Amino acid sequence: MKKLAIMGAMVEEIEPLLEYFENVKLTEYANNKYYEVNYKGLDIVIAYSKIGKVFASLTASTMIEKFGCDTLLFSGVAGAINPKLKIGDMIVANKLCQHDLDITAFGHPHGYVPEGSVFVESSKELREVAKAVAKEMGIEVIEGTIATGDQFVHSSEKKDFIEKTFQADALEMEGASVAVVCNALNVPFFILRAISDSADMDAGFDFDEFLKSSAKISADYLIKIVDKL
Ligand SMILES: CCCCCCN(CO)Cc1c[nH]c2c(N)ncnc12
Repeated sequence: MKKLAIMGAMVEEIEPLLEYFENVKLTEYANNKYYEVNYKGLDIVIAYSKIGKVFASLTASTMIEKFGCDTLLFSGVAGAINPKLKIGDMIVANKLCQHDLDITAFGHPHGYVPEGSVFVESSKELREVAKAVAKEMGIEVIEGTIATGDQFVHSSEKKDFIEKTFQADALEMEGASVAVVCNALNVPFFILRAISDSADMDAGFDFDEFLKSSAKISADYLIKIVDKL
């Protein structure tokens, strides 16, 4: 690995990560801030994209194409679909889809466009490292499907649609676009999310209450994975 990208969507998702680093160099580029650091001999670029698939695609592409990252880890929070996932629990994505991508009018399945695919798989190798770290730390991390869309989901109807259509375990607003970018550019990627809410009518309140603590849970585990790379 030449250079590692560590990405979040919100400043609150990368703040707990930046706390681990010193002598950080800031570069402003394409309406975004990129933090560069050398951590235990490893060159790392850290950034938060801003919310949603478009910003996440721009930042992931920039970290790879402009900053030369050849591995990308994402740390953040998500809404739970799988009832096993409680607030503060973590999910590692083995595959991701776009729940709001819809040309079903032409007989295509939800989440599909021609020459694309409904699901994109993350790096098995990175997931194996994460599993080993979880074992060492004595923590339980669920592996599952993450559905991404450009909406904050706060209704059982929407949540149920996503569950029924994609058998997703959690949902958020950036992961699948990071997956498409990394897959296209042949960069192994890993998406880690800690649960902040249950994507139901209470999601807005729970998100506000648990964003910081869940973002820290994800960050603290991610750093242990970085130490193992
Ligand atoms: C100011 C409000 C910013 C919301 C950003 C939420 N992120 C998006 O990645 C994760 C997330 C946590 N819970 C969610 C939910 N219920 N629906 C969509 N996304 C999420």
